[in-house]
Amino acid sequence: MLHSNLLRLVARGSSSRLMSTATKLTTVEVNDETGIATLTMNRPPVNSQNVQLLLDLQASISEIENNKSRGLILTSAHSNVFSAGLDIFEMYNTDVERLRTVWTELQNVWIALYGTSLPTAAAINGHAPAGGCLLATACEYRVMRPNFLIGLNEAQLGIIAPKWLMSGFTNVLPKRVAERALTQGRMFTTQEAFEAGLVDEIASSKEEAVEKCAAFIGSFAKVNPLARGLTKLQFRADNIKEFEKIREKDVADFAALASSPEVQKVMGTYLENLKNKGKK
Ligand SMILES: CCCCCCCCCC/C=C/CC(=O)SCCNC(=O)CCNC(=O)[C@H](O)C(C)(C)COP(=O)(O)OP(=O)(O)OC[C@H]1O[C@@H](n2cnc3c(N)ncnc32)[C@H](O)[C@@H]1OP(=O)(O)O
Repeated sequence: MLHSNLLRLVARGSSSRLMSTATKLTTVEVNDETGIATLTMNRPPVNSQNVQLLLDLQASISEIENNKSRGLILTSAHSNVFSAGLDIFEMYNTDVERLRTVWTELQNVWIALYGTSLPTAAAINGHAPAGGCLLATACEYRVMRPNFLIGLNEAQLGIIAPKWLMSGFTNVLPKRVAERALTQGRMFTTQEAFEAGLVDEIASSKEEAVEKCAAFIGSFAKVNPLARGLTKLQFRADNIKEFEKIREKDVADFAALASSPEVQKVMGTYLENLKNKGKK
């Protein structure tokens, strides 16, 4: 009988294996020919990041690190959203302990993805605001489908994102462009993101995006994996050290901010607008 721990199932024909995980909101599929793992977020309708999705992402990243995959491609099971960022419903009208958990698990996913020595790429097959952009920019390479939006919109929401949350973004954009985009809370269209360097390639379908991500990961085939991984981590070491220094305080700051009546009010209005948008 199939149990959820670590059975490997033949998924589609013989060329890829669905790695069973103890999780439900993510799946991991390893391509037998390339050895590259595709990690798919599957929390309908928009992959909003609740604690369970954040935990499942961490479990899947660990699984991919442990199963000797050659690289990781992050994508979404949905047709028009990569991830809508943090689940605002989970942060609204809740207790401080829950807010601490949400933020701790967001930190944990970010550091797992940003700090892995594996080659990583995001096949961005839909919108990627806020926490969606965070995950995409934690990866080393991004391929995006046309006519979607990506960016860190926190300033638009009246919220200041901490430095670690911006660091993937500031890694890939020139400082001046990043500063302007972050202070404006700018959402880039796919084409604008490509022109600015926020995404590396545009692909007309999810399949093409995954192929392009696989080609990026394949470009390291002749590079010693240990040398590659350590070189990557040297580039990221300063951001990681800074983050480790403040991570506890950052959780406390977030919980205090997000539980404040002012921010709770903003969230309430924002959620109302999101719900009403669906009725129009
Ligand atoms: C707003 C205040 C937040 C305060 C936070 C406190 C401090 C935070 C510090 C900084 C860190 C921030 C990290 C974050 O990630 S915050 C989250 C920001 N995310 C967004 O602003 C995205 C909001 N969503 C959208 O823009 C759009 O939904 C979309 C992703 C572009 C998709 O558009 P589409 O037209 O396809 O879909 P709908 O808008 O109709 O949505 C479908 C249903 O999904 C629900 N939904 C959407 N986004 C979220 C979300 N982030 N959390 C929970 N639920 C979400 C939406 O309500 C619809 O539900 P319904 O079908 O039941 O009506």
